Amino acid sequence: MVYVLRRYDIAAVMHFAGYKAVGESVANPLKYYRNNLDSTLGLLEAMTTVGCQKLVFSSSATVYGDPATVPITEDFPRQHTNPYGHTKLMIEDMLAASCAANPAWAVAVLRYFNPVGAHPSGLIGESPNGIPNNLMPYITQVAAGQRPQLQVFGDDYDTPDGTGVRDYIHVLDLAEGHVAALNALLQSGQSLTVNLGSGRGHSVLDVVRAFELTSGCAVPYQIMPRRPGDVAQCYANPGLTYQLLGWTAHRTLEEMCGDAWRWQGLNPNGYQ
Ligand SMILES: O=c1ccn([C@@H]2O[C@H](COP(=O)(O)OP(=O)(O)O[C@H]3O[C@H](CO)[C@@H](O)[C@H](O)[C@H]3O)[C@@H](O)[C@H]2O)c(=O)[nH]1
Repeated sequence: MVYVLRRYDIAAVMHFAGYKAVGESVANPLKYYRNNLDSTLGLLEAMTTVGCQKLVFSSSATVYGDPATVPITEDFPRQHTNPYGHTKLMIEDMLAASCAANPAWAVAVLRYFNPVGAHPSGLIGESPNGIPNNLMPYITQVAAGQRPQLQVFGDDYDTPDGTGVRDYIHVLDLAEGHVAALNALLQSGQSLTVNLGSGRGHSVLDVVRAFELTSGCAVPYQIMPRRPGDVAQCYANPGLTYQLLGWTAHRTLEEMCGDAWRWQGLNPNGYQ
């Protein structure tokens, strides 16, 4: 890594790499601590060696744990409910300590809410290994006939229709948030921590309906018990992000569904 940073005179790094499946992290915590923490330490040490001190980090709304209220602002207390979330929280702390120790460091911590969708070309998308953990790829596989039905995890939450509410954000909006954060780091040299969410909450059944309307395909589903570790509601207040970066998510849930469906249709087996 030191070689690459020096060879190409890298001015800033975007650090996306990490394991991200909540359930797997509960079953195999050491795998998560080893991979997510070690890789970040290695990167930070290499950056320190070459004097590269600007970093954009993929954090997650999971650092808010089960929020007392919604929408969530960046000053909400942080907590973790699983080892995956713990690694994100620990990395945020490592980065804060590095910035405190050396003011030349500038870090943008981006707390993602629920990224979904695909590139509108249908050429770049999500390719889960095995059974998808997340809602959108599961829905597209049901609509494509690869799985018999969606399992909806709980309809007895304290939400408008009883199903879990999340802040879905199109991956292209997310990508644009990174560009805005990088430009801010390069221009101001100031660290920042912001939410990357749309500020809108959608229930599981909202997503199913939007997908059916957009794709014209039925998504049969069955109500199941709650999934352990899930929270009722999680959506962002993106006000600070707009204030600091001039960024806001503008793509609709229908665009997220349409682009996910195009990707699925053109790549029924993902990247395999
Ligand atoms: O087959 C499924 C999958 C999901 N859900 C529900 O759909 C919603 C969204 O679930 P999912 O897509 O798995 O996302 P989250 O559990 O909200 O987790 C995502 O968002 C977190 C931050 O909030 C990140 O930390 C995680 O990495 C990321 O997977 C939740 O209410 C789930 O209960 C179902 O009902 N059936």
